[in-house]
Amino acid sequence: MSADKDFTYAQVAEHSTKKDLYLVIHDKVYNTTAFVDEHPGGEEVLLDVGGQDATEAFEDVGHSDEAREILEGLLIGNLKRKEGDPKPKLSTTTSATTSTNNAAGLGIGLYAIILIGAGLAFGAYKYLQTQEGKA
Ligand code: HEM
Repeated sequence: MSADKDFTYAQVAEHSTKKDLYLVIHDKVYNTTAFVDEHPGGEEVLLDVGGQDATEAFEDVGHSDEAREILEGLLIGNLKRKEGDPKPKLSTTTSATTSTNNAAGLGIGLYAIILIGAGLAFGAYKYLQTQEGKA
């Protein structure tokens, strides 16, 4: 079986039944039709992600090296991503971006508080100076 064929996401999506099941994991295309009955995690989970990007589902389980070897044997080609296709799914990247954004937001908030505090302190200092002049 040749493993250097290119598939578009739409082509992979056509193979989503138990009798004809392709999966995308890390932008590689796997034909899992023969394996679906043997999967220790059950056929249901494979059918759920049939014809789709299963990278996140596969990695979340923390599959063994043996599982990755089986995967190599099912390889049929590479995914050719086109404009508008779903992005590669990896939970770690998304959560990292979110926390960076939060940190940046907090940074600006803190900066504003420091500026306002400095302004108030300066105002109080000036006010006290004028009071001293009067005395
Ligand atoms: C073609 C892709 C896949 C292959 C070759 C594969 C292979 C395996 C193998 C060999 C095991 C036994 C434990 C291990 O060696 O890690 C396993 C367990 C498991 N797999 Fe997969 N798997 C695939 C895709 C998936 C996907 C997409 C899911 C989605 C959630 C999934 C869910 C599970 C679960 C939950 C178990 C644990 C079963 C248990 O311990 O009772 N697998 N898989």
